[in-house]
Amino acid sequence: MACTKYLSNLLFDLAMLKGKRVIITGASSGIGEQMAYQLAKMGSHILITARTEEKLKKVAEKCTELGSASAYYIHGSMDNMTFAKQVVHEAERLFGGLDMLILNHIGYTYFGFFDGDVDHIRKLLEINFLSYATMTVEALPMLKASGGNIVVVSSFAGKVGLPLTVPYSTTKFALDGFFSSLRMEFYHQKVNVSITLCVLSYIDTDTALNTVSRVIQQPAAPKEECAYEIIKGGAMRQREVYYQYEATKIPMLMRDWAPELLEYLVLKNYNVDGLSKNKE
Ligand SMILES: NC(=O)C1=CN([C@@H]2O[C@H](COP(=O)(O)OP(=O)(O)OC[C@H]3O[C@@H](n4cnc5c(N)ncnc54)[C@H](OP(=O)(O)O)[C@@H]3O)[C@@H](O)[C@H]2O)C=CC1
Ligand SMILES: C[C@H](CCC(=O)NCCS(=O)(=O)O)[C@H]1CC[C@H]2[C@@H]3C(=O)C[C@@H]4C[C@H](O)CC[C@]4(C)[C@H]3CC[C@]12C
Repeated sequence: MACTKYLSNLLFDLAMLKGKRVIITGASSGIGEQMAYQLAKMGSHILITARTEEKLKKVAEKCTELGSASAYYIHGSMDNMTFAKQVVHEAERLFGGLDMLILNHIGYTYFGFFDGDVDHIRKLLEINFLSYATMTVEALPMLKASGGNIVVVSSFAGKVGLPLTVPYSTTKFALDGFFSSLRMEFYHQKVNVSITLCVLSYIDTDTALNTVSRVIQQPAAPKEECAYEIIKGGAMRQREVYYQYEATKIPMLMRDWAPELLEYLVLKNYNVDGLSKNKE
């Protein structure tokens, strides 16, 4: 693993992102915000989106200070597919094309035992999954023209069934189905657009820490490094990124060969006595 990381660090050149035209969704906070800063430092053109305009404005201003070639924002909710398309059209209007589409936003969900609310799953699927598919379809002509990259931010919870995240896990598994199948079709059809699915472990964003720290005792990985690894994986056209590697790839190897052992190890991480009723 150390060897693979060393090699990819050697081959990855920050200049690869200079002047590239990038959309980042869910960039008003957390990992998305950090990706915006990293891309700004690399000299990319950036269009960020989320619902909260004031936060986006601040992030875009900081991107300009950090050296982005340009930084724009557009606010709206990804439960609205018209808005999802509008973001892509805005990139076309502003940049005249697109090199990288980073799909990262997620809608609010509860962290707790599944409460039987199927309507919540449907709403979350719209935000966490259908908007990703919609933006991809809309951006594909521009990405084909540039030979660009689609980067999909997923989770360990999108590869392995975990407790307390039933609706969320459902949406993340859907991403794997859609994008891994689409990647295979791209190979067949010789479409020169890479798809990078990012499988993340516990990351120290405010949302994650506030939601799970009373239940999950294991330490969270740094969002800055996570953001860097995602961008690097996308630029290097890797099919998947595992971050942190030890907390995701190793358990993944267990998933099919020793599922009961993995279930045992996963359950040990959870202190369900720390659960609060945190559904909106
Ligand atoms: N942090 C972690 O431990 C892990 C995170 N991940 C993944 O990483 C990604 C980022 O997570 P993280 O940084 O922690 O999350 P944050 O909560 O920090 O960021 C979520 C972003 O999505 C935006 N957002 C929320 N609701 C909507 C909506 N309805 N429409 C459009 N945008 C919305 C938020 O902005 P606003 O509220 O202004 O709309 C914000 O910018 C996600 O895909 C997540 O699944 C994966 C594994 C672990
Ligand atoms: C803590 C989870 C992973 C723990 C685990 O079981 N690891 C492997 C087993 S072993 O190493 O012992 O073999 C975290 C993995 C994904 C996280 C969740 C996530 O994907 C983001 C969510 C969205 C929101 O921001 C709130 C937090 C999350 C529910 C987050 C919580 C922690 C994980 C479940």
